[in-house]
Amino acid sequence: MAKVYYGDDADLQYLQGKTVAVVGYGSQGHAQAQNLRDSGVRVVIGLRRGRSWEQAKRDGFGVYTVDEAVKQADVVQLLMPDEVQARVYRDQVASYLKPGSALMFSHGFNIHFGQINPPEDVDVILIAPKGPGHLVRRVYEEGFGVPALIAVQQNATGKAKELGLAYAKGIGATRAGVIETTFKEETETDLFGEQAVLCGGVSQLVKNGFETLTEAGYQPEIAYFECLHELKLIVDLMYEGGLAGMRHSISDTAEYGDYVSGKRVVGDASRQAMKEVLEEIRNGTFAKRWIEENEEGRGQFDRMAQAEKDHPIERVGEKLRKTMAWLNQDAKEPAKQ
Ligand SMILES: NC(=O)C1=CN([C@@H]2O[C@H](COP(=O)(O)OP(=O)(O)OC[C@H]3O[C@@H](n4cnc5c(N)ncnc54)[C@H](OP(=O)(O)O)[C@@H]3O)[C@@H](O)[C@H]2O)C=CC1
Ligand SMILES: CC[C@](O)(C(C)=O)C(=O)O
Ligand SMILES: [Mg+2]
Ligand SMILES: [Mg+2]
Repeated sequence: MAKVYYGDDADLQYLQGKTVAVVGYGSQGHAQAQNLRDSGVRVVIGLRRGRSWEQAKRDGFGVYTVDEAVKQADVVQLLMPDEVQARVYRDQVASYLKPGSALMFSHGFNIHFGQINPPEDVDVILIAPKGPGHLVRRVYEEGFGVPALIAVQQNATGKAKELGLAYAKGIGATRAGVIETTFKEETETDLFGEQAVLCGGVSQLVKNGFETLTEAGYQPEIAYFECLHELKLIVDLMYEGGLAGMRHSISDTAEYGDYVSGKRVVGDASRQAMKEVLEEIRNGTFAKRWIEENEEGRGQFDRMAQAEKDHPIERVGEKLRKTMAWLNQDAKEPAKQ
């Protein structure tokens, strides 16, 4: 049974009198920094000059170059994109880490795949929220938290887990539950989840459904609602009550179709592909490819991103979402009562 920590297991005292440098102010960076500050923790932001620098200043933080932020920190949380962390660590973090301080991550990629090798005299801790950064902030403001994982790779001070739990409490995660894991387990499961199910799998399922309907002559707007828009409503039911909760709300006709057709669409071939994807994550093939793609200038990444942006589902979606008053304050046609 997984070990899960809640608020009573964590003590913010372990961060008392300490300075946390959050390096990067994007999706996770802005959320974790603001949550920590609201929890009474002293936070500074490490960045390069640019868009995020200005935003972090507008949000009232002390903003410094990465090396200047690290110099004053007892805890350094690296929240830049995974693919830039190793270079920034080497050039602007490694020489300035204090002995007895903590180096933290929200994803284990660079430690697990050997891209960052911290000195032995620092704690190395993972607090990985299981949700997008903007929700880490929104849910905290609503008085709840996004669940997270905790792992300790190095326990130089003997208090690494206590410090990690204090950090998790500071970002609101102990309100939801913090599960103990390892850098290896977090890295491999997170990469698998986002590639096979949450992002890669779902996007492909949505596009294939949309293309099947539109190629058969159905209106793109109806295909959009059926294959993308309604997905959120169905996933909300799964989130609240599992698969059975979702099936309780849908019609018996939909439930029968679910049982007989789901396995045909996502069947043995898909399960075999999932096993291959997992194996390539575990044996380092995916990580090697992603690191090389960045070293070679991200040409393939950019081409794939552009092709996805140009997909007809995005064009019809953009038009439809402009009419959705609940998404868009400027919608011309507010929802009718
Ligand atoms: N996105 C998410 O919700 C989740 C992310 N994670 C993990 O959290 C970490 C951060 O991910 P995420 O929040 O998506 O990252 P983002 O892509 O949102 O981070 C971008 C931030 O990093 C800054 N940055 C980029 N390059 C540099 C640089 N060379 N020097 C200094 N700052 C730089 C950017 O500044 P600028 O404006 O100047 O470009 C920006 O503030 C990753 O390890 C990721 O795997 C874990 C769970 C969920
Ligand atoms: C699902 C994508 C994710 O793993 C996340 C939000 O948890 C990420 O890397 O962004
Ligand atoms: Mg994730
Ligand atoms: Mg991830």
